[in-house]
Amino acid sequence: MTALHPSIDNGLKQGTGHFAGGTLACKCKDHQVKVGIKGDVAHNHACGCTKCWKPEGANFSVVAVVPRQNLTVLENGDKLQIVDASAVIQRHACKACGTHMYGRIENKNHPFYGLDFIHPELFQEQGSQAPQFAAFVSSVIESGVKPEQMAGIRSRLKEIGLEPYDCLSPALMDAIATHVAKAKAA
Ligand SMILES: N[C@@H](CCC(=O)N[C@@H](CS)C(=O)NCC(=O)O)C(=O)O
Ligand SMILES: [Zn+2]
Ligand SMILES: [Zn+2]
Repeated sequence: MTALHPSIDNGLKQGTGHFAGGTLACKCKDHQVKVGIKGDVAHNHACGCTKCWKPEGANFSVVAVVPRQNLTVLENGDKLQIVDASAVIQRHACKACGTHMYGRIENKNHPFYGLDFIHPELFQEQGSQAPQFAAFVSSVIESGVKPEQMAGIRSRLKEIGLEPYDCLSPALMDAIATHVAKAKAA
């Protein structure tokens, strides 16, 4: 069986529904970058795209959003650098260990402006929202998965309760299209 991600390979761990927030820590042994998050995450999902950070051996990233005002860099922020300044999501990664600590959208016209992207597995605390679906599933082929492995990957995702989509979930695609329609009408 192809590994998805260590936090979901043995099934989903449901959130408590009242996660108060916590601290994300990078993987350095010392001088860890720490990022504080107020409240729970939303839209947590597995992402198969090549741009989202994955831990060693994983084929999927697990990524969620929080309002940008709920995120504060607490310690060793001088170790952060932007991975690709030209990307829509500016991913701030630890220069020493490579862990992506948060992704931020600076384009005020983007449908998801105001939300930061984070990896809940980096929380030092338990109980945040579980993943809800799998996005950009076909994209794992771009990072080396064989097309023949896809049926197995999609059925395993379904088995653990993550519906596989090749872009975002219908709810999020609808939200994006609604934003675009309103922008065109204005
Ligand atoms: N097939 C592409 C898809 C990349 C993609 O569109 N990723 C989505 C999901 S994270 C996105 O919104 N990217 C914006 C960005 O990376 O800035 C890949 O795997 O690189
Ligand atoms: Zn680090
Ligand atoms: Zn992604």
